[in-house]
Amino acid sequence: MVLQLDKLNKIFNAGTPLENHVLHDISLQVSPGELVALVGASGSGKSTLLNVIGLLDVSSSGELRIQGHLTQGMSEQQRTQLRSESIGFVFQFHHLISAFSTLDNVLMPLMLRYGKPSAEQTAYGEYLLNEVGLTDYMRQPTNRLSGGQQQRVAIARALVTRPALVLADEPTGNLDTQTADEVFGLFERFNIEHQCAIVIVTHDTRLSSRCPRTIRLTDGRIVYDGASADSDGVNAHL
Ligand SMILES: Nc1ncnc2c1ncn2[C@@H]1O[C@H](COP(=O)(O)OP(=O)(O)OP(=O)(O)O)[C@@H](O)[C@H]1O
Repeated sequence: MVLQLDKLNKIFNAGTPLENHVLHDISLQVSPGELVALVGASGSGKSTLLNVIGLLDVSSSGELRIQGHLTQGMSEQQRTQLRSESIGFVFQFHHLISAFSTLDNVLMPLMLRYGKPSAEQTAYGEYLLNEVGLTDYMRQPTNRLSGGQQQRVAIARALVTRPALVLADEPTGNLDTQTADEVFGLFERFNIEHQCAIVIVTHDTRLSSRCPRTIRLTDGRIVYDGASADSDGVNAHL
């Protein structure tokens, strides 16, 4: 199992007048190679859940295992190591470093972990940029790229460490429909070719229905976990 959550809760500002119980007894499992859409109304807790799963935030109670490793009780250093070994992130705003070349942005997670990337690692970064159709832009700074191209760089960057799990928070949120389709197609392709599990937060029902599995949150609770819409797009939960 790549991901196992058991009765996970998240309470912001616990014990204060601003207490906000955002995630309620979340239990779920994700197997290697699954493509899962995480959906729900604004404020339902999707980003909070993704941040906890991605070890960017801590839960208040319950258990979270990543590739079998129980994360509760880990030191910050252990969490950072597990995160950099196992998880790739793609956000709506891609957080690229505009002064760096496209290739150096892709190699950044490796540089942060190992220092100067090896020839093999650099070749893999180049391969990924080729896969997302950006071979010609490898040596150019990323601020010359369009929004869709920058999101492709972010996808290549998320995959460069060969993570078992990719977490994507509204990765197509700021893209036009056609570009969003293309970027989503890359997730589908990498999911099949690299067998990485992907959890993708999206408001776009066209895209969530292309994921085999949908998890829906309402007010911080899982209210649906199962097959996404059928080919007719007819499904009660959507
Ligand atoms: N750092 C924080 N401190 C206190 N409350 C927070 C914090 N972060 C999020 N929340 C609250 O948690 C709830 C869920 O927010 P979250 O961003 O996870 O929802 P979401 O489903 O991702 O929404 P959206 O689709 O709009 O991004 C909201 O009530 C929000 O105000």
